[in-house]
Amino acid sequence: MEFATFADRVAAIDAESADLEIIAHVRELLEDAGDDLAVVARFVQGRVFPAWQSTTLDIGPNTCYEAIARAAGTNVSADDVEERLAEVGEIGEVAAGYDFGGQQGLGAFTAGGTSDALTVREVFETLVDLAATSGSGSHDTKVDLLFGLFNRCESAEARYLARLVLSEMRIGVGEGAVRDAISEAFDVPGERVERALQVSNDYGQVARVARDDGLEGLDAMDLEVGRPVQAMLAQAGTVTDALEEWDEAAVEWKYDGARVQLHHDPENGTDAAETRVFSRNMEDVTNALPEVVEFAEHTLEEPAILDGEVVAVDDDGTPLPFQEVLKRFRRKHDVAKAREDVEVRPVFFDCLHAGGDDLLAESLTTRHERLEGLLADDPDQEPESVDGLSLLWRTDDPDEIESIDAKALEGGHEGIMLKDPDSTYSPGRRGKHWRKRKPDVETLDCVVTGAEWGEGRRATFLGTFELSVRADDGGERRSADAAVDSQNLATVGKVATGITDEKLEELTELLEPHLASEDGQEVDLEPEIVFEVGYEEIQTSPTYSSGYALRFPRFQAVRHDKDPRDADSLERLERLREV
Ligand SMILES: Nc1ncnc2c1ncn2[C@@H]1O[C@H](COP(=O)(O)OP(=O)(O)OP(=O)(O)O)[C@@H](O)[C@H]1O
Repeated sequence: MEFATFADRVAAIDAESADLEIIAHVRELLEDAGDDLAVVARFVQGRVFPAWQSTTLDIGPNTCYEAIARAAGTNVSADDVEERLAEVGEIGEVAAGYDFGGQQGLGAFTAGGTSDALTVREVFETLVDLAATSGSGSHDTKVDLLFGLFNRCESAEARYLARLVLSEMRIGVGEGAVRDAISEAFDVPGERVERALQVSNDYGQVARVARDDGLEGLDAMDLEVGRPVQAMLAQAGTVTDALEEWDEAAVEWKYDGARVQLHHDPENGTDAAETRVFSRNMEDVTNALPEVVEFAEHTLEEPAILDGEVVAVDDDGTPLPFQEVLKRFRRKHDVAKAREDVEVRPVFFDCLHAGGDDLLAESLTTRHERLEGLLADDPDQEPESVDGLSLLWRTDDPDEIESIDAKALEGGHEGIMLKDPDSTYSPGRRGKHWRKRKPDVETLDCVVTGAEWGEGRRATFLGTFELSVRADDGGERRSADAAVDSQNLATVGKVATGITDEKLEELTELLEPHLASEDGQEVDLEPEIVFEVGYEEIQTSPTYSSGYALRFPRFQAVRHDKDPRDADSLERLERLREV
C-alpha cells in the first residue's frame, strides 16, 4: 500500500468522531492493505512494533525536528520547527505545513534512479533500521533515515509520519476498534479475535491470520513461552463486596514489590537463555533479576509462564519497602553489586502455561494447583514450605479473612488480594474478579480503653486493643475540665491488625503505666492514649456499647498530639456510617 493512501485513509478517520464510522474506516483500510496488513493494523493504532516486543524507536523529539527541518529546506532549522510547534501545538500540523516536495524530493530516487511513491513497507523497514541504530553517531544516522522519509512526503503523509514516529498518532483508534474491524473485515467472531489478541499481543499477526487462515487459524494461536502476555489487573474492593458476589473468596497476601512474568523453557534445546523475565509493561528485565533466573533454572522442569511479584528482602527474608525493589528492577549495569546491596525474591501467584498447556481459560483454583505442582519438590509437600509459592486460602468466613490480613501485615506485606476462585485469567483487564482491598479512606481517632496480654513470644506485650469513641456531645468536649472517663466513652471494636512486634513493644511501654485493672489476660486501661485506626466499614453490632463495630480495623498511628477529649465522637461515627 502506498503511504499516501494510508495517510488519506487515516485523515478520514481523524476527521470522524462516531465509533461505528471509525470502525468502518479501519475495516476498509484492513481489507485494502494487501501484503502490508500486519504493518497497517499496527500503524493505525500508532504502533510500529507488536506490543509484546520491547523494541522502541527511541528517538527524541529533536531528532524528528532536525529531520523535518532538513527536508523543509536550507533556511529552516530544528529551532524553527520547535517554534512552530509551540505556535500550533501539534507536530503533525507542523510537518504538514512544510512543502517537502513530495515525490520530487531527493530521496525519491531509488537505486535504479526511478522515482517511486513511498510505501507503507518502506516506512516500516526504515523504522526497523532506525530502531536498530545505536552507539556513537546513531543520532546522525537516525536523522538521515527520517529525513529520507520526510523528504518524500506530501502534506498528509508528513502529518501522520511525524505523529507515528513520535508516538502521537491520536486518531481515536483504540484496541477495541481494531479488534472489531478485524472481526468485520474477515468475518470472524469478535471474542475469538479478542482471545487471539490476548495470547499473542500482536494486532498485525492476528489480522493476517484472521484473513488468511480464518477462525481455525485464530483458534490455533497459542501462548508462546518467551512472548509476554499482558498482566491481569485488580480493582479496589472490600471483603464485603467479594463475599456478596462470590460463594467463596480466594484470599492471597498482597506482596509489596514489582510484578514479573517469568517465561521458562528448559526444553528449547539450545544453550541460549531459556528464561526471560518481563515487567508489568512487558519490558524484558531478565538481566536485572538474576535471582529469578536462578530460581527458574533450579525449580522448573517443564516449560512454564508464571505470574508473580519480586520482593526485596533483608538478610532474614523479611520484605523491604517497595522502593528497594525499584533499585534493582531496571538496572542495566553493575547488577552483581546491586544484588549484594539488595536481594530480591520471586513469589508466584498464577500460572498461565505449564508443560504445553495454556491455562488462561482454566479457573484460578486449577491454575493455582498447577502452579503448586510446578514449584513443589514432591507432590505431598505442604504448600507453606514450597519456595516461591504464594499461598491461597479459599473461604467465605470474614473472620478468617481478617486473620489472613493480620498475618499478611505482620509478615511485612501490603495486605490482601481477594480473587474469584472460579475466574479465568483475563490479560490486560482490570476486572472485578481480582480485588485489592481498598486502602482505608477514612480513619478514626479512638481512645484505647482496654487490651489483652499476648501469648507465646508475645506474652509480655499488650495487644488486641479495645477502642472507644466519645459518647458525650461536642459542647461538653470544649469545656476545659470535662474529664473523659468510661462513663462518656462507648466501645466500637478491637484492633490487632497492622502492628509489628517492635511496635507492640513500644505500645506496651506507652500503655502499661495506665493499667487500671487486670483479669487474666484482659486489662482495663485508663482512657489516656489515642490511636488513629483505619477500617473498612462501620456496622451495627450488639457486641459493643456504642451499638456499632468497626469492620477490619487497622492500627495506623498513636496520636501523641491528641488527648482523649480530642478523640472522635459517636456522632461522627454515625455520620461516617451514612456516607
Ligand atoms: N497475590 C497477588 N495477586 C495479584 N497481584 C499481586 C499479588 N501480590 C501483589 N500483587 C501486586 O498487586 C498488583 C495488583 O494491583 P493492580 O492490578 O491495581 O496493580 P497496580 O496498579 O500496580 O496497583 P498497586 O499500586 O496497588 O500495586 C499487581 O499488579 C501485583 O503487582
